[in-house]
Order: sequence, then structure tokens, then C-alpha cells
Amino acid sequence: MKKGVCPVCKKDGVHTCSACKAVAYCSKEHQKDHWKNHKLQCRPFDVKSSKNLGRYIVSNRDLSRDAIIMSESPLVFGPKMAGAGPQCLGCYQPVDPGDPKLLLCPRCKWPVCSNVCFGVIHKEHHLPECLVLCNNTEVAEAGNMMYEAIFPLRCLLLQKKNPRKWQQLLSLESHVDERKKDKDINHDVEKIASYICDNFLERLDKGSLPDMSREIIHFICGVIEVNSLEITTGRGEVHALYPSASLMEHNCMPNTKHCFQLDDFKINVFAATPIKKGENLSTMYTHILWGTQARRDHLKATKYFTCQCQRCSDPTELGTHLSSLKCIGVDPSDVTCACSGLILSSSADENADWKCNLCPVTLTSSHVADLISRISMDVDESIENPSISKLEQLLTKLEKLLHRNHYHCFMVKHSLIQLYGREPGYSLNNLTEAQLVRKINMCKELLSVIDVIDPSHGRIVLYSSVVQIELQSSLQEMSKRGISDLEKDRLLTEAKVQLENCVRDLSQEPPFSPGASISNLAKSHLIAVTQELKKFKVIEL
Ligand SMILES: C[S@@+](CC[C@H](N)C(=O)[O-])C[C@H]1O[C@@H](n2cnc3c(N)ncnc32)[C@H](O)[C@@H]1O
Repeated sequence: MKKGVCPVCKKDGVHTCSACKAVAYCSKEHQKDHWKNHKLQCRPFDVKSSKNLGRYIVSNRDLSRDAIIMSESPLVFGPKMAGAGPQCLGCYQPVDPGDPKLLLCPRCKWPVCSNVCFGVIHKEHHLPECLVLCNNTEVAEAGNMMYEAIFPLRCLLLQKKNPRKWQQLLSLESHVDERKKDKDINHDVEKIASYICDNFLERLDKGSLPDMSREIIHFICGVIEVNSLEITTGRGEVHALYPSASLMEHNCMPNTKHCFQLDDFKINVFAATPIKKGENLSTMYTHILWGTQARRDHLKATKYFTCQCQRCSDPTELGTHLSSLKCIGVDPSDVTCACSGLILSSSADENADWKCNLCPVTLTSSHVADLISRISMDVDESIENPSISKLEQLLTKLEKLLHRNHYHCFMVKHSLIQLYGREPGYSLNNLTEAQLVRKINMCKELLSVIDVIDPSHGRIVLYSSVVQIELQSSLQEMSKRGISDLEKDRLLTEAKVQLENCVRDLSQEPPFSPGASISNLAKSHLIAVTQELKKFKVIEL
């Protein structure tokens, strides 16, 4: 398309498309008229395909950090499958089936949070499946609601409701053959298929849905588990499938970040780093704060591939040592001393032995997995009901076995920095200087790890913003404690920088989300710190 000539009327183009800058229109009206055709050319990415990745997405122009890459509505969304409990089918807020005041949808009799819940009456939310569920209200009356079946049912109904979206859903990867080989997965999907077929599909008129087979339900469940993105709304948890965002490949150092609009579950994907034309666009399918063994196991079990990204390929995880263990052997040069080496995984093969970098000690990968899973139970238990003394004791124990940046130590420190300053007897102004310094140092250690694995703070912005605010409050507290003016100025300036970074990192969080609340808190702290700095500078003058 020639830039400079309006593609609608061939007159001179004066309004250039601000996104791609590749086309110009004679008027805003013609730009609007042409959008339906132009939107596919305008998007800054192309969909490609390879044997290894299946379909994937590549940027077709240089993108600056924070540039918007796509903003798209879901193909379909619904309650999560695995472990879905009783919830309102309009807004996914958990409900208590034993509650005598429990409200029910007047048509299908499944529980709802209220008679005016937006999603219960909306045609994109509960309504389509409600018309099917109300064909068999006995299921709800007998309390036999299987919430895991709702999302697959919504997908099935797309065949009639929106055939174009149905075709897009069918083109997504399902790994159905691998899934069928897994006895547990196959059993769970069979249960869902029987529930949907026996209770609802068999009561529909013949031909109401072109495909009502058990095979298609297996396929759909695979598509959901492999491709759906999780949305935490503050009321409940929703999973959604997207036409393009679901095609992004996984990387443990992703170059995109995303957020969701909570009214319609539209996804907005942004560049987390500057991205060069031709680079693959990636996201993260697993937990960024897990170590390589746990991330790879999770990806293998749920997405059927072994990650070979830069972080997984480096036994030190880019120098962070998020997975490294301390050596349990003796110093090769002096057998009376403990070895000061680190036991590291083999990057190439996840089943290979872990080896010390200084002495001949090795551990099998299953031994490491056992050890880490036992530690994981201890950590989860302590963090569930935490106290400073309990977590400090646990950390001392962990740091004998694990590198101080190990992801289990990371989680304990992340809890500790929030307890110092809040636990009764440990309010910020009551902390001893040593405790305050400890809190500051832990915050800095956590940020130094986050800065490597998530440089833009796009993936773990809630974790990083908590650390930034804890660090700022500690620096500000330190600045009140009889120190030199120069030192006070340095501490307050550092606190201000943390808050500015925090506000910037949270700028794309949707209104009313947990991120937006932290952002408001950071903004109010920023005003206070800035005023304090100003006051202080005036006195200095
Ligand atoms: C969310 S889907 C992505 C879209 C998919 N490629 C398609 O064609 O529909 C996830 C699947 O893509 C493939 N995949 C994604 N990232 C990968 C990676 N880093 N290495 C290998 N395969 C990957 C795996 O088959 C995975 O199960």
C-alpha cells in the first residue's frame, strides 16, 4: 500500500496511522472506515510456524519498551478447570453451597452471588450455558454441579454462538495424544465428558451442535490446559483463551508483559524490553520465581516441552543462583574444612546429576527434587502462619543447605521484609538499627535477583512493588535516626527513586486491581518523601 495516498479514495493522505506509520488517509473518517482491512497489516507482529514451536509470534518492527503489541478480546473464558469449586457463574466469586441464604440463577438453579450480577445476565458470560444447564435443573437441585465442566461447555457452545471463534479455537495446540496417554489426565477428562454428555448434550435436539463427541471434549480440555491464561479478578479466578496472545511461546525471560481489563477480560500485551524486528515474542507459562528444575517439570507436565531458554541453559540461572545448593562435602585442599562450593544442575539434561563446582560431590537429580520438595513443605507451612522468629530460624536452617538467593530463601525473605515493621513489637520505629539494616539488606538482595530474572518487573510486579515500598519505608525510617545531613539526603533520595520506579512499574495495572491499590499507596508515599526532601533541602540552604 502506497503511503501518501488514501487507500479508500486515492486522494492525498494527510493522517498517517500512528501505530504502523505505513499508511496515510485523507480524513479521520476514511481511516475509521478502513480499519477493518488495515488492522491485520497494522499489528506489529506476524504469526509463523515451526516444527519445534508450532505456531509462534514474531515482531515485524522494532518496538520500544512498554509499546503496546496487541489488545484483544478472548475467544472464550470461564471458571478454571482443575480444582474449580462452587462459584458464581457470572463473576466467579466463591460461594458456600451450605449457606441457607445462597442465591440461585432463576433459570438453571446454579448458585450466583446476587440477582443483579453483571455476568449472570450477560450474553457473553453465563447466559449461553445457562440455556443448556436449564435443560436439566435436577443436576443443580441434587447438588451435583461439576464446575470443571463449565469452561469446556462454553467452548463447545462456540460452534453455534460464534463459528469464526470456534475455528480459531480449533486451530490451537491441544496435545491431545500425549494427554490421552496420561492415565490420570485421561480419567479426569472422561469424567468431564460423561458429565457434559449425559446431563446436557443428550437432551439437546439432534444437530443443535455440529460436534458433540467425547473426542471433541478431550480436544477442548487439552486446548484449555495448554493455552488458557489465568486472570485474577479480585473476586475470583477466570481462565481465558485468546486468538493471538495464546500463540506466544514460553521463555523464562519473557520479552512481553500483559494485563487484563477486568470488565471484558480483554488482554493488553506490551513490550517488557526493547524488541528488535524479527525477535520472537514470548511470555511465561510457569512461575518465574521457581528454580529451573521446578519450572521445567511443570512445563513438561502441562505444556509438553522442555524449556531451553537462556535461563534454563545456565546452571547458575544467570548468576542469581536461584536453584543452587551449598556443597555438603569437604574442602579438597583441607579435609578439616567444609567445602565452600555450590552444587549446580546440569543445564543440558534435567535428569543428569548435580555437581559441586569445587569438589567431586554429586547428587542425583531425584535426590535434589526430594530435598527441595521437603523444604518446600516446611516453607509453605511457616509462611502460612508466619512470625519473625519462626522465619528467621527457618532461614538460618535453609542457608546451611541452600544458596542465600535460592528461591525458597527468596520466599522466606519476601515474607520477613513485610513482618519487620508490622509484627506486634516490631513496628518500624521500634526496630533496632541492626534489624532495620537487616530489612534494608534483604530488600536489596531481593531486588537484585528480580532485576536479573524480570528486568522490567513486568511479570512479578506485585512482588517487586512490595519490596520497593518496604525498602523505601525502611530508608525513610533510617533517615530519621540522628545521622548526618549528607546521609539523610542520600537515604531520602534513594527512597524517592524506589517509589518512582514502583509507580512506573505499576502504571499499566488496571483500575481497582491489587496493583492499582499498591500504586496509589506508592504515589501517596512519593508525595510525602518529596515534601520531606524539599523541606530538608530548604533547611540545608
Ligand atoms: C500456548 S501454546 C502456544 C501456541 C502453539 N504453539 C500453537 O501452535 O497453538 C503452547 C505450546 O506451544 C509450544 N511451545 C511454546 N513455547 C515453547 C518453547 N519455548 N519450546 C518448545 N515448545 C514451545 C508447546 O507445544 C506448548 O505446549
